[in-house]
Amino acid sequence: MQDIHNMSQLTSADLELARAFPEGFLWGAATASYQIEGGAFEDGRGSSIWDDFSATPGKVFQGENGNVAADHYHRLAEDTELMSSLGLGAYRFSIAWPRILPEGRGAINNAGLDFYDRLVDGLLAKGITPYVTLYHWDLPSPLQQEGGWVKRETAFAYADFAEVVAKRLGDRVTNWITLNEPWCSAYLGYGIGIHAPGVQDRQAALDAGHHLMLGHGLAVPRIRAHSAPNSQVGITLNLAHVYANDERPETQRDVALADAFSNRWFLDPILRGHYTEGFFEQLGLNAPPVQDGDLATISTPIDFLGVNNYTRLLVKGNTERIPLADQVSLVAPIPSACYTEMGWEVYPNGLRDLLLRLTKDYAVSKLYVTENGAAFKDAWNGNGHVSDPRRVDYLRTHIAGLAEAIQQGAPLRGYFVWSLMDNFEWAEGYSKRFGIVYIDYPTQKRVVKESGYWYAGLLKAFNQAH
Ligand SMILES: CO[C@H](O)c1c[n+]2c([nH]1)[C@H](O)[C@@H](O)[C@H](O)[C@H]2CO
Repeated sequence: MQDIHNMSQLTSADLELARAFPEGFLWGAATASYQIEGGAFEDGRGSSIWDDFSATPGKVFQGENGNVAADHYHRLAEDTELMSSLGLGAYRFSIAWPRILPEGRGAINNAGLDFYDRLVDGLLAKGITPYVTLYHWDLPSPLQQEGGWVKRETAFAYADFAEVVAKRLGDRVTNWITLNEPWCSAYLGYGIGIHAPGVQDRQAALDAGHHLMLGHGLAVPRIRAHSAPNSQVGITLNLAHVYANDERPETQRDVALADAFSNRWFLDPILRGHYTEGFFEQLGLNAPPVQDGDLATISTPIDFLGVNNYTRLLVKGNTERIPLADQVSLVAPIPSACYTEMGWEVYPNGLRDLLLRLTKDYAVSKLYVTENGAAFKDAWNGNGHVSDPRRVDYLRTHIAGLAEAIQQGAPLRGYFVWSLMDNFEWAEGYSKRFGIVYIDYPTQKRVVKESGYWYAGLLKAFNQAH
């Protein structure tokens, strides 16, 4: 791969930005198993709820699925070489539970473990640190047939799965993320059903959220037991800073409701050992089936908090009535603002302010931004490169906010751009491209985008400064 650390992409301000980060800061990129691997029926992989959801008419854009995706399953060497050529210090990926335990529990599929062995060894050989997400939404179908995350037993099955993986990879993997975004798994998957498994039951979302957190707490000690002493274990949450559109009391009230629903639902149990006071009433729901000791398990100490953030929330208070926490009115698109292809406002200060809020309100010892990025309309003309200046600007402005957050005391240790490559964007299928590398799906050709060159240049400048 030709040298792509084309620093000519960078302005002098970019070079200054690279130098603003402390020595040891980690620069990476992130993906997830179902979104990039493909190989959906190979080497003993079982079915997941996303295979089932994708196969259900009307659930995914144009009926697309992850059967092939970016064919990463067959391109390990090519893709680890690509990561190395970009100069990544770390790579965040997830383990497909159905590759390891096709039935969700019980018989281990060693061919599945062998795949991740090869991936981890390939990364280490290139000096890239693996950050392993144990669950990024691809629950084995047999467990969903028993009720999935609304069933307490799934939490225990998850902890067993985590231990199987840690036993195989724990001698080489020292950075573990138990869950990716339990909020999305619970609310999008069980509450409003726009994600797998497609259940529309808000009480089920609360119950699923509780069992996801329980699985997290059960898994932490079992991961630690099979990993090197210097290992670190954390969890990744999707979080967003909530802003008030005005000073009205009803807006302040609704900001608190939105914060409870979007952030504190998971932050408080995991980091404070209790649910937010009044939260279930704010949703008009019953408490989930909490058993004695659950909150102690859920709040077992972790080494870092992973933060996924893409945009902000801007709230305008409802004057007629107190809304349910998940029905707070957000301000409609602002004519002067920029939006990504996902309809998310581009608001770089939102990431900075979120990190500072977490630092102020929660005793987190370390933070990583485990996902940040943007979908824009990327096109490739079959030769040359992919021009994506809006993504370059998105990354530049959000990374500048990280430097400010660090300067103001945030214990931020690393940043993973979402995503290394274009991939299966869940219900949006392949219609949304987040990669710093373009995937030409008909040929599976990888084409580094302008943003990939820019990011590689920033990482090179950072390394030269330290
Ligand atoms: C509100 O955005 C969420 O934090 C979020 C955004 N994203 C995510 N979570 C997921 O972790 C990824 O699998 C998605 O591909 C990615 C892009 O949509």
